[in-house]
Amino acid sequence: MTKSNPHTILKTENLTIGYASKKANTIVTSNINMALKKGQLIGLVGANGIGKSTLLRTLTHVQDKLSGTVFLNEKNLETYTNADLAKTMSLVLTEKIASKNLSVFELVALGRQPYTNWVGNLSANDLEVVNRALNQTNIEALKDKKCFELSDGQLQKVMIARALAQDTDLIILDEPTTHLDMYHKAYILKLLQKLVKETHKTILFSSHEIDLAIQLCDTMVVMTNNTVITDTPCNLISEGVFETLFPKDLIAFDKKSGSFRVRK
Ligand SMILES: Nc1ncnc2c1ncn2[C@@H]1O[C@H](COP(=O)(O)OP(=O)(O)OP(=O)(O)O)[C@@H](O)[C@H]1O
Repeated sequence: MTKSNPHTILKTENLTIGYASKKANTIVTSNINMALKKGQLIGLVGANGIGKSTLLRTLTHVQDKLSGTVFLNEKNLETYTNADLAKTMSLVLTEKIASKNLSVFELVALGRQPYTNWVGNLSANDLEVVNRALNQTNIEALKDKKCFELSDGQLQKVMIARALAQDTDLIILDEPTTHLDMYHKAYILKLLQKLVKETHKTILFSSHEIDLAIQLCDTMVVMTNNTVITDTPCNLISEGVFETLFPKDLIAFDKKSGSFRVRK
């Protein structure tokens, strides 16, 4: 067992992720050992179907692990009550927003659920936190709009604001840049970087925007076939890790620019 470290927010020990069934378990990745530092922007990357969503769902206890242990703030994830977990970690899944009939303000205010009384009344402090989250994500002007009236980029900001209103040490986002144009992909990831600097929270997101993640993240988690490697973008580039992500016939990683180029 590795030593505990107060600067680590999320740690896994011999974690095996996948899908259990009566016949046989489907292992997606086994023996994941990683330790993510507090106060960083962390990007999770890897090819389609490699297991990023499965890993994020397992780290957030939405899905059961097959074996191993996850520690959140040095405490075994399985010992958290739902209420304590909701005050420590928030999860942003943009694809599944069931409540698009709510106004932007109402959706962001849902982030206060772990703290409000059973009728959901917002205290003065709750209101302050919600308004701060609207301000930090630059969506104050949208607060009375219904969520179904929003563009994908605006909706993504609303979901990030909701997670901020939940006021957790760790925010986890599964593919926050999906459906966005190049400008808005950069906008959302820059916003996450700004929030890490301003709030000192830890933000872990999965993305296919490897080039942007290399430019903006403090740490990256790279999933390849059967391994998960965690390091700074700079070290990952010099160790040649990005070259191992995809088949080599179509695209090649260019170390100088830190981006993939189509082969001529
Ligand atoms: N409910 C499920 N039951 C069984 N296998 C599943 C289930 N959901 C996903 N898988 C499998 O788990 C593997 C990892 O899928 P996952 O969605 O985690 O990958 P991903 O890296 O997030 O992919 P993408 O980038 O395409 O979203 C895939 O082989 C997928 O087919």
